[in-house]
Amino acid sequence: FSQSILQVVFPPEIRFAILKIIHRICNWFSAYCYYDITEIDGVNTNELYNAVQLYLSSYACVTGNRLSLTRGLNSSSITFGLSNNDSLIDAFNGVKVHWEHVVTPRNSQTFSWRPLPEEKRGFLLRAKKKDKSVVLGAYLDFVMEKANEIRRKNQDRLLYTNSRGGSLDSRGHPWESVPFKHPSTFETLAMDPQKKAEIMADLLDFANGESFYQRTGRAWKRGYLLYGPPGTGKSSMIAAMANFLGYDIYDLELTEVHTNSELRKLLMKTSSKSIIVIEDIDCSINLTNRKNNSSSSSSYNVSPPGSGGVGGSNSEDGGGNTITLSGLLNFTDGLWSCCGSERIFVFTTNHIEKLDPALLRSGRMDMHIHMSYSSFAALKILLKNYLGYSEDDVEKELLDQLEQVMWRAEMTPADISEVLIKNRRNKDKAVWELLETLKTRAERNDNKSNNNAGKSKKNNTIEDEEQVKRALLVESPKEGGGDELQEKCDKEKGHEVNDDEKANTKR
Ligand SMILES: Nc1ncnc2c1ncn2[C@@H]1O[C@H](COP(=O)(O)OP(=O)(O)OP(=O)(O)O)[C@@H](O)[C@H]1O
Ligand SMILES: [Mg+2]
Repeated sequence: FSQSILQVVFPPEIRFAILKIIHRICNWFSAYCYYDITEIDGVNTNELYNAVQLYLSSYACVTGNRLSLTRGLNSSSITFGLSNNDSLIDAFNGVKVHWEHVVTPRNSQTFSWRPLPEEKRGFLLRAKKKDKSVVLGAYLDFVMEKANEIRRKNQDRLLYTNSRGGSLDSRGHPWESVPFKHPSTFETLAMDPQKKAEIMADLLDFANGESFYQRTGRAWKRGYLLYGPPGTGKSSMIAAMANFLGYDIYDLELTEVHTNSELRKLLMKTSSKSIIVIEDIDCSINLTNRKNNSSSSSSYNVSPPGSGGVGGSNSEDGGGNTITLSGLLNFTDGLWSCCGSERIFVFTTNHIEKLDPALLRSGRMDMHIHMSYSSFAALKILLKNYLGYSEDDVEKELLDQLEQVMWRAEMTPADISEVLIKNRRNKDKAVWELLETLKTRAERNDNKSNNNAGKSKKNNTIEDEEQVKRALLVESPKEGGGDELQEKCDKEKGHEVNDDEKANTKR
């Protein structure tokens, strides 16, 4: 009201001066201090504004009766916010603050290099003068931290891949991303509950361990090696880790990386709070000893012959078209690995025995996790997930039989879930069929081990021969050795490599 009277009576300059004096006098006697957090600060977007909006959303959804709703890009959930000119009170460590969302029309004469929104938005924070230091320090830090947490929870994780083979996109990024919506969580993951709890605790310690890593002078990163037969949940575990911590995933396809320096560039373009994954590491790179890598024979040549690259050269960088174990180790462990923070490296393999000890030494892959054939405890989780059965829903006798036959059957969680999915409409049948399948498998395994015992001597010699062959293969990889390696690996995983695929790999 006073402003409108002033507008009528005085010219703008005097009006402005009078208002300023009135404000000063009011402020002098007021017990409160006020802070404006505007949406746009000069030409930049004010991060604090967005953070406050998100932070208040966690309160507004409970207390407010008029809310604004937003759904961000890449997000599958809705956030609530204070509507225009609404207010609420927040408390922090015994300090009360008052938030108001102030929206006013923008002066159309304002000049700007970029289009500005028609409305001027901002939050007005009011607090007692005596609480000024708490509000400006700890409280605003708390708001920022909470906002980041909410942002991570709301935003779908991204899955990045380097499948373009080193080429950059229009913004100079070597990674392509898609929203990551894998539903696997630690709850749905069938494995020994104790081991699961250990892994979850380890992940939490890592995520909350900034000060620990700082204090001990270690780079804030952690390595997990997941090993075990196909179908035991290694990939599902990675998805569960990402969902648990709210991290993005960088799925690194090593066969698409041609040089160590390219690998380094890829690493530099990863963000913090992410999981960098190399699946089937024994298949993607010839993991011979680092010492051997210095000789021209042992690095894994991923360049197709005649591609114009320095095929067969093993020089680490400098145009060399190879990627070596030492390059990979530098990637995970060297100085370059800390050009960012809070990152987890996960390698998976079906054959841990094929990996170089350099990769396994402690401090490099901090935790080795064996994903084994399904145990009885894991089976119970699968029964609960797929059939909704708890222990009490299955006859005691049936459960005992399942428990007895479980280990001998060596069935992976993937195999078991197949049987359960197939019969999920008839739950009792599902359990019986599962028992039958387990028994058949157990018998087959028993027979196999009996036969093997008889032939053990003969097998030993065959194994020796195989080892010699493998050693020879490792010592003298030929051009295109990568293809052979991939083929071998694919065969082991039970999938035939057809000619198209071969052609693609060569391309
Ligand atoms: N431990 C598990 N808990 C729950 N489901 C599982 C588990 N292991 C496997 N599965 C199921 O089997 C399927 C295959 O599992 P996954 O891809 O995680 O296996 P993997 O160990 O990564 O196999 P590979 O070595 O072939 O990559 C998944 O879709 C999942 O539904
Ligand atoms: Mg997998």
